[in-house]
Amino acid sequence: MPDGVPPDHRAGFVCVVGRPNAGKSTLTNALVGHKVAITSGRPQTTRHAIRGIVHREDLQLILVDTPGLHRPRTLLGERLNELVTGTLAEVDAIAFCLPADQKVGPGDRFIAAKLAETRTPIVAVVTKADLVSKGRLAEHLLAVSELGQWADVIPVAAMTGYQVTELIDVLGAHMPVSPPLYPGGELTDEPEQVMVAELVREAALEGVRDELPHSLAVVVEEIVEREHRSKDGRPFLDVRVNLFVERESQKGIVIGTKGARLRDVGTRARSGIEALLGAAVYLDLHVKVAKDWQRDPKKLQRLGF
Ligand SMILES: Nc1nc2c(ncn2[C@@H]2O[C@H](COP(=O)(O)OP(=O)(O)OP(=O)(O)O)[C@@H](O)[C@H]2O)c(=O)[nH]1
Repeated sequence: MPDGVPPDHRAGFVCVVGRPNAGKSTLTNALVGHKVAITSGRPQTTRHAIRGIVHREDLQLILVDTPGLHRPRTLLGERLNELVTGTLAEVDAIAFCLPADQKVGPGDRFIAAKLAETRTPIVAVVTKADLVSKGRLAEHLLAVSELGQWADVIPVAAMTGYQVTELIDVLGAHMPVSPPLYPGGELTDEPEQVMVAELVREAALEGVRDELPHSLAVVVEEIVEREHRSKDGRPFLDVRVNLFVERESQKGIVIGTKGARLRDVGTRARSGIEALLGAAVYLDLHVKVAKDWQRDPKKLQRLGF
């Protein structure tokens, strides 16, 4: 383990699934302890959109989303099977959300059947526990238990915080022993970095999605505040971002002729970042080929980056 990381540190990927309205976003926000909300409206751009990262001394949970599973009817069966055998098999645990205030229904059964095809440990999370009586909750827990083979079944209420820490422990137990997969200190309590990365990623993919489907990873290296404010009185931030591609040819696509495209990407991403952070931003973008990757390339490659 690197210096300062406990020897039994665990880290891994958790996919949060469940039918629409099951409480996935609310739960994700509660787990991360911060709103990570700029995620809607860009389905299918990644196999794994990072929704948030739970950082603890001893644990890092990277919460990812599986595009499509929530809207199965819009996908071909084939694509869905690909998702299940591919994506869901690649994460370390799956959190399957089933809302306590609604009976187990066809949507839940559909997802449960798909999940049965993977060997990844599944934690059945009974969400919105605060909305029902103890008796009803017990009934629901029983119905959920009978729905499939779960590693654990746990009721939570993201709105009140009930059992959220316990869920982190339960999921953490399924993570492999590993150092943090994302730069620990830098991202701690700073999902802003995740959001900044998403904004840059979106801008960089615009118009070239077909050429760069899954091969772009964006890492915010640092956000440093300048001593002096901007002319209009806002804080001034230097934001340094690396864009990782897999091949030289893709580097060319991102950068464009004489860097024109990258400048354009920078301009578009910057306005979003300024709005997000409420600051003036100098955005410094660097495009690199993935072999320079600082983190855990094996794992991330497996995850489709
Ligand atoms: N009372 C209560 N309401 C909750 C809880 N979690 C979620 N909700 C509510 O349930 C609704 C759906 O929650 P979301 O987190 O948006 O559900 P989702 O699964 O992300 O929904 P989709 O984006 O449609 O897939 C929202 O109105 C939430 O406020 C909870 O723990 N308690």
